[in-house]
Amino acid sequence: MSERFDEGQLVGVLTTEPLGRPLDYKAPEGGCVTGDLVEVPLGPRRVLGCVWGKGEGGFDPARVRPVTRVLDAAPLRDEMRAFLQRAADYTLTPLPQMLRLATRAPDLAAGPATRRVLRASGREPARETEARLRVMDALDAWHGARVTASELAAEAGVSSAVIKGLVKAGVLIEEDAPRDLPYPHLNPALPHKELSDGQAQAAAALRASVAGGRYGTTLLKGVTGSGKTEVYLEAVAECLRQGRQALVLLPEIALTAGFLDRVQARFGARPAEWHSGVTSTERRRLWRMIGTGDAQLVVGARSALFLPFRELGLIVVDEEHDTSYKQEEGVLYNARDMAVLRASICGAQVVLASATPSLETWVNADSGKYARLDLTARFGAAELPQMRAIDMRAERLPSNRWVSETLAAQVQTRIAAGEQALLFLNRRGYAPVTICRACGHQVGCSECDARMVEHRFLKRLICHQCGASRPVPEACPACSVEGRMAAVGPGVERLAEEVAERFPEARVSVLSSDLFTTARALKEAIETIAAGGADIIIGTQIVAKGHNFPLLTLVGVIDADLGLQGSDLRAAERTFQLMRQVAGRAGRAEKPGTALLQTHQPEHPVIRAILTGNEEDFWRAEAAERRMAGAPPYGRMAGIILSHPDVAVVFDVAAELARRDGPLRAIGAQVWGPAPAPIARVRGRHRVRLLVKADRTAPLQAALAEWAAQIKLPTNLRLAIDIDPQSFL
Ligand SMILES: Nc1ncnc2c1ncn2[C@@H]1O[C@H](COP(=O)(O)OP(=O)(O)OP(=O)(O)O)[C@@H](O)[C@H]1O
Ligand SMILES: [Zn+2]
Repeated sequence: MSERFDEGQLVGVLTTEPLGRPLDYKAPEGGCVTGDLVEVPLGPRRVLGCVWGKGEGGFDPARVRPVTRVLDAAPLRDEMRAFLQRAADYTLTPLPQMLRLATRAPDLAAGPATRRVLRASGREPARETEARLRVMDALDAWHGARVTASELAAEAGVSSAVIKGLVKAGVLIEEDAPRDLPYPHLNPALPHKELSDGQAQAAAALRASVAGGRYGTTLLKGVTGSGKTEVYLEAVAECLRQGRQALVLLPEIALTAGFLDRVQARFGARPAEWHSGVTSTERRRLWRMIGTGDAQLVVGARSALFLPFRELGLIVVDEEHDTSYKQEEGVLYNARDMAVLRASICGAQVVLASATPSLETWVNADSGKYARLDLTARFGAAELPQMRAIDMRAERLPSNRWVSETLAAQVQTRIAAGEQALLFLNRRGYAPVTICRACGHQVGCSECDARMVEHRFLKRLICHQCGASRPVPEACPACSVEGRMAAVGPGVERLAEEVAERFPEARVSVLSSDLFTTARALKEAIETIAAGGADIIIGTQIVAKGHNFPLLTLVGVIDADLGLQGSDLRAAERTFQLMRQVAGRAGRAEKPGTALLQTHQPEHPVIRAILTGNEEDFWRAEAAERRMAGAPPYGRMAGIILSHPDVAVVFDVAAELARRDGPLRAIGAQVWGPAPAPIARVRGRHRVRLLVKADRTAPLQAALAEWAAQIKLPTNLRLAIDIDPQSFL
């Protein structure tokens, strides 16, 4: 309950400093209420905090300091504070760290009501240098959003002199603008696209759920290209009609551009955006407008879940199966699960959209915990691609070639017809291994237990764990013999080389996250491809996610077996999702598409499931296996990773933890390990894993907390607890 505190009354203020619990302060002049964001003195500093409730008392009142001031921002609401508390408990994260996630906007305490911003005057630069063109491009990309000179310079990668020059030349106009303007109004009454019958039914069901005004989660399962976006936009429309706010989470920034256009077409204006590609001015504006209700719809990355919405009515998690929803550093949380938690606290609806849902979600829908809506056909005339295996045991490939004759012939046919082909290989760089032909040495990272990957565009070897890089050596680092270093295995860059040789006339575009320094560059590459600017696209998993390439009619998977190796609990599920998603890029417009999977084991059950498309059978079988093994979602797991520069220290601590498993045994949980992590050393730190398994209903978090608290950790030993781990590296 929101409570008022008059000047001088004791309040408990939670700060973002690592202190654990709220500290006592006196309410400032004018008083304050629970949820108020405040500035408080802490030692010699002033820090950001949030009024969490009554003070604890028990201190000498004369020594309790007053709150410095209440910030001019909407207080964090009860449901938001409850969400932070529950999320902290669930992920075993200290509450201050959660508050930091929720206040991650610059300058919250700051002030001037206006600031100097720039806009284009419409006049073209008289002298067009490359730097000036970059500035104009950057301005265009923001669609008229206001930017400061320093933001513009940083985004365009130019010096402030270039900006000043453009102001002087009258190309840019400087003006004072109020900070934090509300966002343009989105109008749900504008007409929507004409929906197919299936879409209309699903949209009606979602509208009814949103209109109900209570919590509920729905799996919107629609085959690739079925038009899930148009359907959930109708849920957004209903939410806006109710005067509540909506949040749409996307797994990849490169997808936002297309989505923003669709929002504009549907509601007449663009929504607010929240992700790493947004300027800090915009972040601050968005954070504040969310709190006052002046932003109706936010499109964002997973961290948008921690924005202080005033009246959240709907959360859409698009491509809900995507692994990027799991934050793997800092606070370890799964945005899909936290979305459900948040919605259940504030009485909002959740829509989980995917063509290939996660097994967890599928099971929740199967058991009736979530509602489920299905779109079984592609929109309009488009048909689902045909899928076939290419049996690599029957293909003759010279060494250092990866495109079979069968696949190459198909590619040839497509480009001759003016269509596009996509070759998918989930490996960045040129070659995964560099080996010395004289002594057999494989070049590894000096700080990590990982091979270095050759990146030929950059002319360097790079460690994918820590990012360390060095030139490709002439002589072997082990035996010093010169000229015998050789690349082994394919990465997308090497595949591009092969393709360029085989199809010298074709325009080839390589899409791999490391080849693009900015989100905008990637976005542009994607738009160019969609417009027909390439014949052959070579890509890693970033091409699998939700893109629309109308001319694309052939998808060739270079190595469908790649993800099936290894013992990961989710290997089958992940391979199934990835293959079906990447295949789903083909034939999305009038011309039908085909997906060809190069595999050495065409009779493998997962490969067969991918090809036959019997999705329900696949999930049912997968679910049965997990149930037998007591694995998630039928059992619960927590991964514990300990790391330290000294291998003996980290093993000792891990062994002691494993021995003192009383608190875990008390809830019927088991500890497995310690064992070296699959990547046993990263950045010079040795890594050891423990795995805890428990029944679905066991109070796992409390037991884990008690268990870990038994041991005093040596300095510099890091212990991370990952509830519901997704990756086992
Ligand atoms: N009702 C409609 N009217 C006109 N065009 C539509 C309609 N529904 C979908 N489309 C078009 O069909 C294509 C596929 O739609 P959308 O991107 O929403 O599919 P999806 O289900 O999200 O697919 P994926 O899972 O592969 O990302 C888009 O180009 C979209 O504009
Ligand atoms: Zn490294």
